[in-house]
Amino acid sequence: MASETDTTRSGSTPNGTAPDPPEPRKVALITGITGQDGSYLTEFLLNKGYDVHGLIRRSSNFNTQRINHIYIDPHNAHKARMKLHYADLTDASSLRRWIDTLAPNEVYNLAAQSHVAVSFEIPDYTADVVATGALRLLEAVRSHIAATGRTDIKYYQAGSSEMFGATPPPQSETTPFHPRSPYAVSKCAAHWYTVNYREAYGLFACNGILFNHESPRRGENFVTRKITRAVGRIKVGLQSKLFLGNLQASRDWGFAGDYVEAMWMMLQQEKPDDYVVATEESHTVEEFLEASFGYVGLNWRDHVLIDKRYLRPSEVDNLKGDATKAKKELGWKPKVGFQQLVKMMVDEDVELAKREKVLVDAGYMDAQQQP
Ligand SMILES: C[C@H]1O[C@H](OP(=O)(O)OP(=O)(O)OC[C@H]2O[C@@H](n3cnc4c(=O)[nH]c(N)nc43)[C@H](O)[C@@H]2O)[C@@H](O)[C@@H](O)C1=O
Repeated sequence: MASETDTTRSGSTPNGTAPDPPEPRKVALITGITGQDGSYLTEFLLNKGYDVHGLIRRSSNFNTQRINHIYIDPHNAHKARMKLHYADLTDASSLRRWIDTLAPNEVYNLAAQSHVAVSFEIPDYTADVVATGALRLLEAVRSHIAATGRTDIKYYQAGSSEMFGATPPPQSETTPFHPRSPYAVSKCAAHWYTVNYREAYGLFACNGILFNHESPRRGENFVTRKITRAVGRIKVGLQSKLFLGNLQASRDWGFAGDYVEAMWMMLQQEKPDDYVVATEESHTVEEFLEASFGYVGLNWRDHVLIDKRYLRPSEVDNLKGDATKAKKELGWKPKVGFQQLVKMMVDEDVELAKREKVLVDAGYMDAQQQP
């Protein structure tokens, strides 16, 4: 087996010529690295040979669970290719400092207050992080370019199908936005800031308009994960009821692991542009319930109760993307379909519930009604 020094040894090749110097590794900077998409994107970019830097917010609790399995102590300088730094989208000086210090080739702005219902409770904060935060990061990139003259830096903005809101499906890049929440309005602002920086300053900046994308790493208060967590816990006897809001809302649900590839593909194009990323299939929350409870032999009607507190002041009824442009220009297509996604999430959450049950039975944990 080759030792570490073998791979870094310099010298001549068997035919006596000097070897080409190794290509410097590309550097990516990710905001929102601790989130679902941040964790999948980090794995993807590390596999592609990038050095990955993530900006994390200070919190009294550690919030790095989704990337702990990738983390290597930075004292192990040869092996640690993901590094974390404190910064915040509400702190422009921290953004500029890390862009200057790290000189990334690709900047992925994935950070957000991303919960639509919560954005009605904290609209001001949501706008500050989602809309003005994107502006601060774009401005940090622009001023860094102005100061250094660099031309090799690209920006990705995480847009959302929520921007289409009340506009009926199918939704494509040319569909008018009609946002229905403070979150969605803020995402529209971030979208247009990105377009404006592209047009005004020639920045290589792309908007990925991603439809809902889920995984076993999805936050537990988004509807798909809330359901699959409940399925697992009901199956092992830790929970009996699940309280939900509007079951008739329809979403185009894909797998987050597939969608991060599309983000990267956008930044590898000749010209910056905006792309819809979607499966082009839409299912209601009720259909998700049927599929996930049915998969483990349960009837959702025996367990689900409607709680009005989960209804939103204004709802987005129907999202179904038209991803023709991404398929044609990026060569992207989703690999995981709806049924496979449901099974993947339920399988993981049944296993998680079994582990929880061991702790509950041993008296180390309370069987809470619902996560
Ligand atoms: C693309 C977009 O995707 C996500 O936004 P979302 O579509 O609002 O996702 P969700 O899982 O919170 O809701 C989906 C639907 O499910 C309905 N629903 C019913 N009952 C419950 C319920 O109990 N909880 C929740 N959360 N939703 C419920 C709810 O009313 C809505 O119609 C975010 O990632 C966002 O950041 C983003 O950009």
